[in-house]
Amino acid sequence: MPANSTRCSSLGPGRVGSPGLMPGTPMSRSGSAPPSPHHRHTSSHAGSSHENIDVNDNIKVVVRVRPPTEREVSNRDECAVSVNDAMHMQVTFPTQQGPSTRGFAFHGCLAPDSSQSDVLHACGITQLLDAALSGFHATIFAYGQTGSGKTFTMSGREERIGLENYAGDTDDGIVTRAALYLFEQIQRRRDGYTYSLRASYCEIYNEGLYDLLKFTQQQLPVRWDSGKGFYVPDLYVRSCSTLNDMMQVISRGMAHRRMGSHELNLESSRSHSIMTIHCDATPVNSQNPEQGVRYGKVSFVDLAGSERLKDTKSTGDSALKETSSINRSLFTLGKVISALADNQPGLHVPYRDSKLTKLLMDSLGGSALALMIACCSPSAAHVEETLSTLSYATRAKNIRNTPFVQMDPKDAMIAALQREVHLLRSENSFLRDQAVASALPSGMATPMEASRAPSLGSYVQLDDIQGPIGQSPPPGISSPAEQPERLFGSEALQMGAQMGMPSFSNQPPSHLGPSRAPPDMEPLPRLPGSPSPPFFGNVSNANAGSTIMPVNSSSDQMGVSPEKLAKKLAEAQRLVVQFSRENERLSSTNEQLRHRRLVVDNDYKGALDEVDVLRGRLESLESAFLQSADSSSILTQVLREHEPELLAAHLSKASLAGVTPTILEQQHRARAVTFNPHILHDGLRPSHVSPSSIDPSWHKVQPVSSQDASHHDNNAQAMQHWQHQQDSGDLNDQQSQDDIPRGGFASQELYRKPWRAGSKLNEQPSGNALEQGVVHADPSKLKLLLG
Ligand SMILES: Nc1ncnc2c1ncn2[C@@H]1O[C@H](COP(=O)(O)OP(=O)(O)OP(=O)(O)O)[C@@H](O)[C@H]1O
Repeated sequence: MPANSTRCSSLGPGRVGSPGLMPGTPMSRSGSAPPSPHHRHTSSHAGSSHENIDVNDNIKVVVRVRPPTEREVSNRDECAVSVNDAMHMQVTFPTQQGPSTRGFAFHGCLAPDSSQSDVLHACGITQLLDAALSGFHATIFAYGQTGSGKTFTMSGREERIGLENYAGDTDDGIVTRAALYLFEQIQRRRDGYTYSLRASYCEIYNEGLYDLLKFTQQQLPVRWDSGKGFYVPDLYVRSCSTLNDMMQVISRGMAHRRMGSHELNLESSRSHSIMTIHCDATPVNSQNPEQGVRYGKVSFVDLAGSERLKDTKSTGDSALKETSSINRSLFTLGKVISALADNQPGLHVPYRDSKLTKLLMDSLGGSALALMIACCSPSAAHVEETLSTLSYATRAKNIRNTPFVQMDPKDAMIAALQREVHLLRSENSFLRDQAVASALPSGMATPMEASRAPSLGSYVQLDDIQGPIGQSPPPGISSPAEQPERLFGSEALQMGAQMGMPSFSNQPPSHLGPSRAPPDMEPLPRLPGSPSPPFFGNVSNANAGSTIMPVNSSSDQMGVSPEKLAKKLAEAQRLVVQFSRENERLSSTNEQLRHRRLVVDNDYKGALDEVDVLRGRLESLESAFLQSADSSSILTQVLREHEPELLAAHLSKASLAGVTPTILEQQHRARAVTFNPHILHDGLRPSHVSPSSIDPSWHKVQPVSSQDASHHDNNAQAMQHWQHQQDSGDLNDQQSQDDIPRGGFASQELYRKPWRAGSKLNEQPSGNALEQGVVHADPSKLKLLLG
C-alpha cells in the first residue's frame, strides 16, 4: 500500500448509497445485516407494474460492495472502495505516482452494510418480477471476482435453504425473495389471467451444461430455434403450484451445484448457474383477440467468479481446468459485452463462442429486461479485480435491449392474425359506410345509422335496381384515391405497415382478375356494430344477389328522382365491391407474406441445425485428433510432408531447450495468452492505471504499450476472424491449415503464423503462465509428438 494511506476502524453507517467504508481504512466486520421483514415486501412494491419499462431499455447495472471477510480483517487489508451515494462510488488504487482515485456512476450502488432486502428494492427487482408476470423475459445476473458476494446476493446462505423446516431468514437472497413475491402477486392479481409458475435449474461446468434438478452426469445440448433463440430442449422444468414446490427446486438446485474451496472463498461456485422461473399467464376469457397466453420468465444467473491461480492458490488438474474454463467463458462474455457496448452496426457479436453467452443472448442485446449486479470486495488487496469488474459494469450500461411481451409463437401468430382481421373488418365497415354515405343524398341515413333505426325505411334489393353503373365517382363522391388517409386512417395505415401489408392502392388489382374471393378464403365474419347481413351480406361477390340497401320510400318527396337515387346506389355498390376486393387482396397478400416468412424461417432453422451438427462433428474430430496425436505419429508424418520447416524448427527448439514440446502443452500456452482475464480487461482499464504499477506480474503476459496492445488486438481479432470463417464455412482446407484451428492448434507456431513478426506476444509465454490461469494438460497424459 502507498505510504500515505490511512486506516479506519469500522463500517460506516449507511446502507444503500451510504458511504460505508472509507478508502484507506482498515476493515472490520460489523454484525449481520439489519433485520429485514423476512420474505415480505412493502406494499409500494407489491403494486408496481411494468408500465415504467422502456421498450428500448439499457441493461441496468447495480454495484454491491460486500463487507470485509474475516480474513481481510485479520490481514488488516486497507479499504479501497467507498460508496458516495445511491448512484456513485469511488475506488482508490496505487500507482507509481502514489494513490489515485477513480469515480464510477451506476443505476445503483450498495454499500457494504446494505441488507438483502435493500438489494431487492435498490435493484428494482420487484419491477422485473412484475414484468415477467406480464409476459416479459427478465434476467438478473451477478458478476464479479471470486468471493465478491455473488452467491450471497443471489441465494443468501445456501447451506440454510436446504434445511428441513427452513422458514427463511434475513440473509435470504434474491431468488427466494423473488419466489415468494411471485406467489404473492399471482394470488393478488385480478387482471383476467390465471398464472402458473414452472422452474428449472441448470449449471454450466467446464463448458458442459447439466440439469441440477435431475442431477445426472449427462451433458445437455444447447439448440437454436428461430422463435426461441438458444434453448436447452431436454432441461427438466418443474411445475410449482406452491411456494413449497419452488423452495424444493431452489434447495435441490443449490445442493447439486459444484462448489470448491480455495484461498479466497471456502465455498466457491465452480460453475455458472441459471435458475429460471417461467410465469405462464393464460387469459380467462380467450375471446378477446388482443389476449393470448403470455410466456414471461425471470432467470437468476450466478456466474462463477473470475480468478487468478496465484490468488486462489488452487492446484490439481481439475481445479486448473475449472479455472481455465471459468475464465474462458467469462472472456467470451467480456467480448460479447464489449461488442454490444460498442454498438457498431454490423459488428459480429460472438454469442456462439460459449454456452454461457448462447444462453444469455436474449438478455444481452436481446428482448429481455436485464439487471447486472456487479459484486466487489472492499479490500485494497483485490483492487485490480474490482477495477476490472467496475470497468465491465460500466461497459454493460451501454448495452441496449428491446424488451417485448413474449407469447407462444402460435399464439402470437394467432393474435397478429386476429388483429389483422380486426383491422380489415373495421376498415371494411368504414369503407362501406363511407361509400354509402357519399352515394346517398344529404340528409339520408347511412346504412350504419339505418341499421340502428330500421323503422326509417323499407328495403329494396340492389339487384333489382337497373341503370348504368358510372365508371367515375359521381359529383359529390370524392375519389378514394384523393383521401387514403380518410379511408384507412393513419393509424390503420401504420398498423398495416407494421403487419407487412403493402400500401393501399385504389386501383383494382389487375392480377386478381374478376372480383372473387380466393377459394380458400373465408368470408369476413361480421364485426359487432358493422352493417349486418340484412344490409350488405357478403359483398365480396357483387353477384351474390342478396345485397339489400335501405331506401326511404318517400325519396321523391326529398326532391331526388328514383332514377338518380338508383344510379347513386349502384355507384355506392360499385365502390363497396371495389373496396371489398381491395380488402381481399390485402388479406391474400398477407397470407402469401406469412407463408413466405414461414418458408424462410424453416430454411434458416435447417441451416442453423446443420451448422450445429457440423460444429459438433468438428469438435469431436478435433478432440479425437489431439488424443490420437499421443499414440500415433500421423500428425508427425503430416507435418514432415507438408511443413518440414516447421517440424525442423520444433525439433531444434526442443533439443535446445532440452525438452520435447508437446502439442497439448503448446496449445495450452497459446491459449493462456488469449484467455488471460487480465488481457481481456486491458481495453477497459482506465488509461492512467499502469498495469505494471499495480501488479508487476502483469507485464509478463499483458501488453504494456499501445503497440503491444494492438498486437494483442490483432491476435484476438485474427482468432475471432478465424472462428467466424470457421463458423460460416468460409475456410478451404489449405486456409484451415494456415490459419488458427480453434481448440486444435497443431502447434504454437501455426497459431501465431499470421502475426508472427516482431510481437512480444510471439515470445514463449513466461513461466508465470501457470499462475495466470493457464491449464497444462496432465503431464502423465502428454505423450511426445515429435520424438
Ligand atoms: N453482503 C454480504 N454480507 C455478508 N456476508 C457476505 C456478503 N457478501 C458475501 N458475503 C460472504 O462472503 C463470502 C463470499 O461470498 P460468496 O460465496 O457469495 O462469493 P461469490 O462471489 O459467489 O464467490 P465465487 O465466485 O467463488 O462463488 C461468503 O462467506 C459470504 O457469506
